[in-house]
Amino acid sequence: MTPVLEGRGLSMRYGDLQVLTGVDFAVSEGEAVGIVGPNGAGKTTLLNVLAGAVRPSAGTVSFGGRDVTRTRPDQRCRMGVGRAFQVPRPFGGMTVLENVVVAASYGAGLRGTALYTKAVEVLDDCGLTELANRRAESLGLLHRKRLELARCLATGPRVVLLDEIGAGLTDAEAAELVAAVRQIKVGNTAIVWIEHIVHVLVQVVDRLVCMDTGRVIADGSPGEVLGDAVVIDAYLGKAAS
Ligand SMILES: Nc1ncnc2c1ncn2[C@@H]1O[C@H](COP(=O)(O)OP(=O)(O)OP(=O)(O)O)[C@@H](O)[C@H]1O
Repeated sequence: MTPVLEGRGLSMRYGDLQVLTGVDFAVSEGEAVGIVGPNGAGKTTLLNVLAGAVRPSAGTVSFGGRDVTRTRPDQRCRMGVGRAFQVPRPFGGMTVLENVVVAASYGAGLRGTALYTKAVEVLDDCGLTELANRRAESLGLLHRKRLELARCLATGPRVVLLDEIGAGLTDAEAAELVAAVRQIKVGNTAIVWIEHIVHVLVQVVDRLVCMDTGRVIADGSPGEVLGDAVVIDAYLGKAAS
């Protein structure tokens, strides 16, 4: 399969700190890939590089076969790279609907009826229809996370980059989030999802990548990766202890 989003030989350093070292990463259309690893492994930095928020010290990023290494994050968003952040920061003073409309307008370039049709569809997919007229800042954590996902989807992405969108949710809330993310797959959109709640992640992903100290240490089916002795030693053992 041709990758929709691909990073090759990605390295990143902050001063003396080497955060990524020669990382190769790819996701194909309709594929869902989970990224796990201990704190500080470089997972969010990899997402930042893929989204264009930071430029790698070395390596290239391509989207749809086109080199986007020097393309700004807002341009990548309009090309089809959507992102949901770990800490949702919706526009305060705006309703849930207005937040999604802004994303569909600026991210997907939609106008008029198409704009509102898209916004209504995304609110429905994310279970937010009944909260459409609520002020974004009044939402609880689960609904903020859903709104973050909705804003990402409203940009019409071919790939979505999700950073710990399950963090802080109860098991029941996480199950609802899983249903919303599964919905994304139905549309053939590629998914890259960083998540520490592994049992939630494996309900959605086809493939799992484990990172440690800025490198990919395992890449394969969830069963293979979770049973890998190196992964257990670097991540799962520590998480369990
Ligand atoms: N802007 C920055 N300046 C300096 N160091 C940074 C910066 N961003 C990240 N780092 C460092 O890079 C390393 C990797 O951070 P990153 O957030 O990518 O890890 P992570 O795997 O996502 O961790 P977590 O699971 O805790 O979110 C950490 O040591 C972090 O402190």
